[in-house]
Parts: sequence; C-alpha cells; structure tokens
Amino acid sequence: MAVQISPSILSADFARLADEVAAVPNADWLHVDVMDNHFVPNLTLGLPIVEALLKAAALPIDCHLMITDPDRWAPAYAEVGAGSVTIHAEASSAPVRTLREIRSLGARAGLALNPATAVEPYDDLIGEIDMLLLMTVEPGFGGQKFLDMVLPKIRRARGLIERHGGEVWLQVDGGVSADTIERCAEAGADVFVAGSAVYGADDREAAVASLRSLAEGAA
Ligand SMILES: O=C(CO)[C@H](O)[C@H](O)COP(=O)(O)O
Ligand SMILES: [Co+2]
Repeated sequence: MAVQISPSILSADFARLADEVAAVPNADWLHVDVMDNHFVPNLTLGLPIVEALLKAAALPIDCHLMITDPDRWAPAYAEVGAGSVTIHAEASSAPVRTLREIRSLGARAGLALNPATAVEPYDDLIGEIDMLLLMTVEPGFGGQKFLDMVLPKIRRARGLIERHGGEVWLQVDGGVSADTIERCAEAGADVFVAGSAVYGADDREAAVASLRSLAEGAA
C-alpha cells in the first residue's frame, strides 16, 4: 500500500486557512479535525468551514469527527463532498448504519479508535470501512507526545486488515513526526496525519516530502 500524508490543519493559522491549504500541494489529503467540546475538551470547526475548505482546497478532505453524535452529523460531511469521513467507535451507537450511510453518499468511511480502545472487538466491522484510524495521542489537541504504547496495536490492526484482504487503509494520528513516523510505518500504518510536524515547519511542502520519504523508507 502506498504511503499517504494527510496534514492536519489543526496546527495551521486559522485566519489564513486557504493559504495554509495551498502550502501543502504535495500532500494526499487534508485532515480536518472536527471537535465539539463534548466528545473531547476542545472546540474547533464544523460543517460551514468544511464546505468553505472544499471550495478552497485542491486536495480531498479527510474529516476526523471527534463529536458526541457522529450518527447524526457524519452523513452531512459526506453529503457536502468530504472525500473521507471518520467516526469514533467510542461515540457511535449505530456504527454499521452510519458507516454504510457515509459510503452510500460517496465518501470513504473511516472508524477511529482511541489509544485505550482495543481493535479486536471491531474485527467484524472491517468489511464496513475503507480506513481504520488509530489515535496515537488522546484526541483533542495538536502538538501532543506520540504514545508508543499504540505500536503493538498498529501491528495487530495490520494483521487483522490483511486477514480481511488488505484493502482497508490504516491511518495513525497524533504526534506523528520525523522522529516517530518510521516506527508507525514499520508497524504497518500507511496513512499518516501530521499537524504540528507540518504546520509548525517553516517550509510545509518540504516537511510533507520528508515525512513521506521517511515512511516509504521504513514501510
Ligand atoms: O486528531 C487530532 C487530535 O485529536 C489531530 O489530528 C492530531 O493531534 C494532529 O496534530 P499533531 O500531529 O500535532 O499531533
Ligand atoms: Co485528527
């Protein structure tokens, strides 16, 4: 599976979002963190800004919904044109229905797991998703330290995905940087979210290129 880089705009300058998006033309996706101050203790942005970004961005949008009620809201993100919509397993009470709805609206369906959530109980959902997102920090904030304890779960998730045919992408999100991306790639991740490692760099395009080359070297 080819390495994909998805810069998170959480660490971008929110007053200059269109310019910040244009600064990463060599990325594969643009990762947008939707937080509602309920599922996580932080508030970011919602549907109107995602719609505006869709008009401004050349890249497809990868929406990571950290919200209490993804079953109610996730389909709307697919409907406005997000390329990928990821819901948290801890928040959804009807994941099969919601994931199917996302897919039926033409977006890729993602399932996210917090660091302490085991992957094995979700084995039967692998056929319902296009991407599994493993959080490598507790969700809610950018710039946190990568949690090494998730590495064995990345390996187990890769094994589980391969047993289901290997089509599902495995995304890691949180603390992914030049120091940690190789360990994630070695463990089997193939889609890498990076917020502070890209938007904290002076040259965002060079940061994306360097993360990609480190991940490709380690995969
Ligand atoms: O989902 C997230 C936080 O909940 C962000 O995508 C993530 O933290 C990206 O920021 P960084 O790369 O700086 O950790
Ligand atoms: Co995220």
